[in-house]
Amino acid sequence: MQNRIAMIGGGNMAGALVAGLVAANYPGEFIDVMDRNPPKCERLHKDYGVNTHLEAGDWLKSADIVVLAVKPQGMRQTIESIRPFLNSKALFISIAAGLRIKDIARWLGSDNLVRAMPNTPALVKAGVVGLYVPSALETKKKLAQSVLSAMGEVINVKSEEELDLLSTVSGSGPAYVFRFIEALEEAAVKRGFDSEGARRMAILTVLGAAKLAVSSTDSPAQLRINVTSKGGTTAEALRVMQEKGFMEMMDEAVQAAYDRSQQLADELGRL
Ligand SMILES: NC(=O)C1=CN([C@@H]2O[C@H](COP(=O)(O)OP(=O)(O)OC[C@H]3O[C@@H](n4cnc5c(N)ncnc54)[C@H](O)[C@@H]3O)[C@@H](O)[C@H]2O)C=CC1
Ligand SMILES: O=C(O)[C@@H]1CCC=N1
Repeated sequence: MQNRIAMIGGGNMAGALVAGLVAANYPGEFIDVMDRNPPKCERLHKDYGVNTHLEAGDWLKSADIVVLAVKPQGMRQTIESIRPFLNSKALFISIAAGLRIKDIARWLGSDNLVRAMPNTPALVKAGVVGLYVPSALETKKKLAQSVLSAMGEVINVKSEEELDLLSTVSGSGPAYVFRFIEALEEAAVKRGFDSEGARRMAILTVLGAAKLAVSSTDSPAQLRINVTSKGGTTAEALRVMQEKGFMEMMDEAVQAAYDRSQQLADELGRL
C-alpha cells in the first residue's frame, strides 16, 4: 500500500519534492498539497496530478507523511491551523531552516518529527538534502530517506547542530554560486560581451567545473592548480582574489548564515 504524503505549503521546495516524486513514478493521487495561494494549487494539480487544498480539512487525516514546507516565520500559525486534522501516527518532516525539533514538536503535539534541509537544485533533482533523524525514530529513517531522495542526494547528519551547519553550506550554497555567476557575467559584460553571451559563458563555466570536480579523482585544489600556469593569466586573477580576501569572505559568509539560523530558531522557538 502506497503511503499518502501531504505537503503543507506548496512553494519552491514542496514543488521540487512533488516534481521529483512524480518523476520517480510516485502516483500524484497519493500526494496532497495545501497552499493558500490558488494559482499555485492549480498549477501543481495541472502539472503533476496531485490533490490540492487551500486549507486543512479531513483530507489531512489520511496522511502517513506530512512535509512541513512553509517559511519558518509562518510555521507556528500554520501548524495551529492543521493540528485538529492530523493523524497522530503520521511521520512529520520539517524542511524549515533553523526551527528546532523541540519547538515544532511542541506546536504539533507529536514527537514523530525529523528535520531535513534541501536546496533549490532539487528543482532539477540535483539537490543536496541533509537529514537529521532523532535516535528514537531510527526505524523511520528509511522512509524519510526514500521520500527525500526524490530531490537529490540525501546526507545523514548526527545532530540538529550539524544540520544547521550543513544548511549554511549546501542549503544557502546555491545563492553563493549564483552570486559568483552574476559577478563573472558582469565582469564579462564590462569588457564588451553582450549580456546573453556573457551569461552563458559564466553558467557553462561553473557547470563544467562542477562536472569536472565531481568526476575527477583530483581535489578541487589540484584542479585549480591544473588551470593555473606558472606566471600565466589565471595566477594573476587568483592573486587578486587572495589579496581581496576571498577565502576569509566565504568563511565569514558561512558563519553569518549559521548565526542567523540560531537567531531565527531562538526567536521563533520562544513563540
Ligand atoms: N528556498 C530554499 O533554498 C530553501 C528553503 N528551505 C525551507 O523550505 C521552506 C519553504 O521554503 P520555500 O519553498 O522556498 O518557500 P515558498 O514561499 O516558496 O513556499 C511556502 C508556501 O507556503 C504557503 N503558505 C504559507 N503559509 C501557509 C498557510 N498557513 N496555509 C497554506 N499555505 C501557506 C505559501 O503560499 C507558499 O506558497 C522554508 O521553511 C525554508 O526555510 C529549505 C531549504 C532551502
Ligand atoms: O535562506 C534561507 O533561510 C533558506 C535556508 C537555506 C536556503 N534558504
